[in-house]
Parts: sequence; structure tokens; C-alpha cells
Amino acid sequence: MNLIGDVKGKVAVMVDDMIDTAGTIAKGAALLHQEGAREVYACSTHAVFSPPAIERLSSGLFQEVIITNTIPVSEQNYFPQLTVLSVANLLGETIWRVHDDCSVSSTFQ
Ligand SMILES: O=P(O)(O)OC[C@H]1O[C@H](OP(=O)(O)OP(=O)(O)O)[C@H](O)[C@@H]1O
Repeated sequence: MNLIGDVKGKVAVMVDDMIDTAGTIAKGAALLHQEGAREVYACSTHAVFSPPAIERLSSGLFQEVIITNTIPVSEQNYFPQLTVLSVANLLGETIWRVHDDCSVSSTFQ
């Protein structure tokens, strides 16, 4: 894994489409810490959370792990640094806009 840029003393925000075993994001976070990042945040849409994801994500590498509820997270998989955001409003708004022939892309502008 290669890191481009200087992260020394910086707050790093990692964004990925999904976290499965958390191997990829944990490896990236470890490298960011190794290169001097002050804090590392992880953001991901889909939390598959196959073992050993919870161990990796709660090991102290991350200040916060922010995911959505596109995949339900069982209570036993919650850990202190985890924040789960709901996509309910976004999906509801999108369905409403498609139904009424309104723009969906303007939601994101
Ligand atoms: O939590 P993990 O078990 O590490 O899996 C998650 C990673 O797997 C996928 O990437 P992939 O390696 O499939 O490459 P891609 O995004 O280019 O398809 C995904 O985009 C994450 O980066």
C-alpha cells in the first residue's frame, strides 16, 4: 500500500464503499498512523462486517468509524467508536422524486 502526501500531524478521513473484513481500511489506517497522522476516521456506506472486522475496527486505529444502515448491524457488533447513519430519508426522498418525475441529482447539489 502506498501513501501519497504528507499526513504528519493531520486528521485523516478515509472513505470506502464498503467494509467487509476491514483488512483494507485497517491497513490504510495503520500506514497513516505510521506516517504520523494525528487521528484517523473511517467512513463507509456498506458495513458487511465479516470477522474479524469488529476486532480490527475497535483496536484503537480509528477515532470514529462512520457507516450507514444499508446493511443492518447487529447489536453485538456495536463498539464505542461506531456511528451508524440512517439512509431512510435519502431513500424516501429519492423514491418520492422518481415517482413524481422530479430530479434526483438535485438532491445532491
Ligand atoms: O474490508 P475488506 O475485506 O478489506 O474489503 C473491503 C474492500 O474491498 C473492496 O475493494 P476491492 O479490493 O474489492 O477492490 P475494488 O473496490 O477495486 O473492487 C472495497 O472497495 C473495499 O476497499
